[in-house]
Order: sequence, then C-alpha cells, then structure tokens
Amino acid sequence: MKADKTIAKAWIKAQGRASRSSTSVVVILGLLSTLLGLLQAWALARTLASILTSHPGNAPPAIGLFLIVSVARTGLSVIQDVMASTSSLTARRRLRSEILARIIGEGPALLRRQHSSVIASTLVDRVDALDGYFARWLPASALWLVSQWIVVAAVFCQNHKGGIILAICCATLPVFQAVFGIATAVASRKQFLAMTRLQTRFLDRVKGIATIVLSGGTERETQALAKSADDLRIRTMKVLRIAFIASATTDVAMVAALVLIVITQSHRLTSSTPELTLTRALYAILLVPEAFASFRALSAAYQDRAHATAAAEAMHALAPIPEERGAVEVTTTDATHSLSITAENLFFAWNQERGPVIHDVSFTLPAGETLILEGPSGSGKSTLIELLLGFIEPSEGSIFFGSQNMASMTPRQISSQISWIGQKPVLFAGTIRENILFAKPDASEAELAAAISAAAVDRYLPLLPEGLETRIGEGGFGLSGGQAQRIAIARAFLKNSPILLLDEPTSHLDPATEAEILESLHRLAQGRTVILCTHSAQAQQFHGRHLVLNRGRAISYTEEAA
Ligand SMILES: Nc1ncnc2c1ncn2[C@@H]1O[C@H](COP(=O)(O)OP(=O)(O)OP(=O)(O)O)[C@@H](O)[C@H]1O
Repeated sequence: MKADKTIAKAWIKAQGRASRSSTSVVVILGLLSTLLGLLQAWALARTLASILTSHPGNAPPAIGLFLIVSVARTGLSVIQDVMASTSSLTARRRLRSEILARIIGEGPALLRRQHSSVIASTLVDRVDALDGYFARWLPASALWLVSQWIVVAAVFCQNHKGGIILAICCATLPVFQAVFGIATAVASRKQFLAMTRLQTRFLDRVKGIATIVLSGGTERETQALAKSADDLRIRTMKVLRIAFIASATTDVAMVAALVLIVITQSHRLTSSTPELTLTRALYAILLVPEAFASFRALSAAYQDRAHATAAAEAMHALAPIPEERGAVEVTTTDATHSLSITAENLFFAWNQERGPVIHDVSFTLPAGETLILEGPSGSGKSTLIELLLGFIEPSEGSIFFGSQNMASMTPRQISSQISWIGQKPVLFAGTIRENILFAKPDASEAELAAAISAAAVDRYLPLLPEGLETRIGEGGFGLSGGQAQRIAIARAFLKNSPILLLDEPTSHLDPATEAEILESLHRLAQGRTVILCTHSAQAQQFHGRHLVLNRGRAISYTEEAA
C-alpha cells in the first residue's frame, strides 16, 4: 500500500517534469508580473507622496507610469492564464491516452476487478481533477518563493524595518500551510471516494432500473442514493471549510504585516516628511498584498495538489503504473503467416486461498491448426483464454507464440497477433462503419468491403435505415445477437491476425443463426491458428485437436479430429 503511494507520488512528479517546458513559460510570465508589480507600487507611492507633500507637479509622470504598467500587467496576466490552461489541456490529453492505454492493456480482466463507473470516472473526473494541478499548482509552487522574496528584498532596499517585518510574517506562512495541507489532502481523498461511491451506485441502479421497479424497491433505492449524495455533500463542505481556514491564515498574516508596518512607519506618514522618505514608507505598505499574492495562489492551489495525489493513487489502483519494463524487441510477424501456440505447465489462481483454477496445463498447437477447448462450466476455459490474451499472467509456466515467449512481449505486441471473439461483442455508440473500422481505423474502402462481405454483414445491411452509416450502440439502432456477432467477425477479418481465439461465440444464438455464424467463423479460421472454447455440439464441425479441462486440469488431449 505504502509502495503504491510512493509509485503514485513519483508518477505525479514525473507528470510535472513532462510539463516542465510549458510550466516554465507560465513561471517566467509570473516573475515578470511580480517585477511589474514592484514598478506599479513605486509609481503609486510616488503619486501619493507628491500629492501629500504638496508637490503635485511630480504626480503626472508617476500616474502615467502607473497606468502603463497596469495595462502591461493585465495583458501579462491574461497571457499567463491562457498559457496555463493550454499547458493543462495538453498534459491532460497526454495523461488520458496514457491511462487509456494502461486500461486497454489490462483487458477485460479489469472489469472483473473494477466497476465500469470507476473506470469511467478515472478517465474523466480524475483526469479533469488534474486541471488545477497543471494549470495552478505547478506554476504556483515554482513561483511563490522567488516571487515573495523578490518583493521582500525590494521593500527591504527602500525601507529596512518594513522589509524585516514582511520577512518575518512571510516566513511563518509555510508552517500554517503544512498543517492545513495535510488536512486538505485527507479530506479531498475522502471526498473523491464518496464521489466514486455515488457514481457507482447511480450507474448500477440505472442499469437495473427494471428490476428495482418490479421488486418495489424504488423508495428504498431513492433513499440510499440520497444518503450517498448527502455523504458527498458533507465531505465536499469539509474540503471547502479547510480550504477557507487555510486562506484565512494567509489573510491574518497579511493583516499583521500591514498593521505592524503602518505602526512603525506612522511617524513618516505626514505631510512634513520629505517626499522620498514618504514614498519609501508608502511603498512598503503598498507592497504588502503583493508579497502575499504568490503565497495566496499557492495556498489556493494546494487543494489541486491533494486532488492530484488522490487521483494518481486511484489511477494506480485501477491500472498499475508500470515500472520500467525491459522491453524485448519482438520480430513482428507477418499477419498472413500462422503462428504455433505452445503452453508449458501453466498454473494460475484468481485467489491464492481458493487455489489454482488452471493446474499444470500444457499443449502444443501447430501453426494453422485448431484446438477445441471443452469442459463443464467453471472448468477454466475462459481463464485459459485470458492467459493466452495476456490479460492475466500465469503464476508458473510459459506460453509461446511461435518461438517467442509471451512474457517478453508488450501488450501491444501480443494483441497485434490475436483476434478475439467472445460471447457478446461490444458495440460502441457510432455507425456500423465506425464499429467495424475499430479493428483497423486506416483500412481502405476495398478492405472494409471485403471484411463486410466475408462476415456476411452485407446480408442485413439493406434492412437497416442508413445501411453502413446506421448508428448503433447506446442511443442508436438495436442489433440482434447474430447481427452484432457478424460485426465482431468483420472486425477480425479486417485485423487479419494469425491467431484467432473464440470464446463460446455462438452461446447466445438460436440454432439457425448459430449455423450461419459458424459458417462465417469457418471462413475466418482458414489459414489461422484457432482456439475455440465451446459447449455447443454444432461447433464440433470445427475439426482439430481437443483439449478437455476439468477443474482447471487437462483431463484429455486428442491430437486428431474427433
Ligand atoms: N475474476 C475472477 N475472480 C475470481 N475467480 C474467478 C474469476 N473468473 C473466474 N473465476 C473462477 O475461475 C474458475 C474458472 O472460471 P472460468 O470462467 O475460466 O470457467 P469456464 O470454463 O470458462 O466457465 P463457463 O463455461 O461457465 O464460462 C471458476 O471457479 C470461477 O469461479
């Protein structure tokens, strides 16, 4: 757990380093703004002193300088904001694709460990929560110390007493921040947990709305949802309360500095004081807010840092942040060539206490041949398929694609060799064309047409309102199980990988549709190395070797077609 936190923190720091160049620009702009602030305060002090000492003739040049600097500072601040937002947007885009790649690398096994709403909220909310970290925290943390002490030094040069008071008040601030910072981190972690709980509950109940209504549980579920929402409200208020108190401590230090400087300078704040002396006293007073401005920005962004740490931990828990993997170069295989598959003494346990669900399983499947995986429900067929997909790793034993040990291949290299068709294909919200092209977005029209024809998608396309451009998936046109499975087959034709894994691809279909789908699958299997996991008698028309599993053990292995 502690190691996970360390990895998450190191990862967050690495994200900061990756954004260093864009953050540096924002920091330089911030420093320029502080220097302009010094000039602005001097021009204002000069204007006031010349009026108070009855030398109004000196005021116009100072007023002119003040106006010019104010306009320049406003412009600089706008550019700084735009640069900070752009830097945050770029960093979040980079992060989202990195996390997406890790989630995809984890594969369907992830959905068994994590609720889909947790995955969605990690990709959307958690990454969005990093906006403040990139846009505010990174520049503020680099800027505050330098900026604050430039102001203190400037005051000290003009007014020693004022400079010393300001230095003492500024030096006490980090102590307050440390105390409130820890409290903020804890509170915002709890707030995130409450938000995830609410999202998970809400998504679950929306999915099961029919069951809730029919079982008369509407009132109970409404109350439970309200309770989760209330929990989130309480935790959010707590975060805000701590942030409010933290910012109040900055105000207290600032007011203390202001009062002490005014008291020590009071004898100079009269019309009989020489103009330059009065300017220096006013300068020290006017720069007090400026000295605290950078710290205020840091304090406001402290919550963003706490959010970022909580988000990094959640992302690590979802899909572990990889520690540098000694990537082994794999000779890319020509997709048109088949690959043999060899499993050597595989063991795998989902849960150590329940023991292995794959127990010393070995087989050799020559290139271009078919292995039919059989066994009663729960015997380990799907688990073996997941091992072959690289979604989980064997605790003992090895898998070879050709002569290549899978353990030395990256997830991308493994997935490039395999097409997988499961029981229910996933259709994304989009057109049929987009759904098929998902397997190969850069496919030509001719390749797409060939895949559609080979998978017999064209048999039902004329029946759809807009043919290939019909929108399907959530909020779109519904497809039958057989029609959806044809889209999965078309994707596999398009991907054209040497290995084909089929996990009960016809289990939800009626006998007539099953026969049609099997015919398409037969075409797809030609020239590929196929592992078919099935209960169905019809699937026996696939000829090949048979491996029968029972409670994770291979109880029979026949080399010839049954
Ligand atoms: N994510 C998981 N966590 C814990 N145990 C699991 C998980 N997935 C599967 N199992 C267990 O592993 C064993 C093998 O399951 P698996 O799904 O591989 O069997 P199967 O032969 O494919 O079954 P079916 O034909 O019903 O799909 C079962 O005892 C199951 O309870």
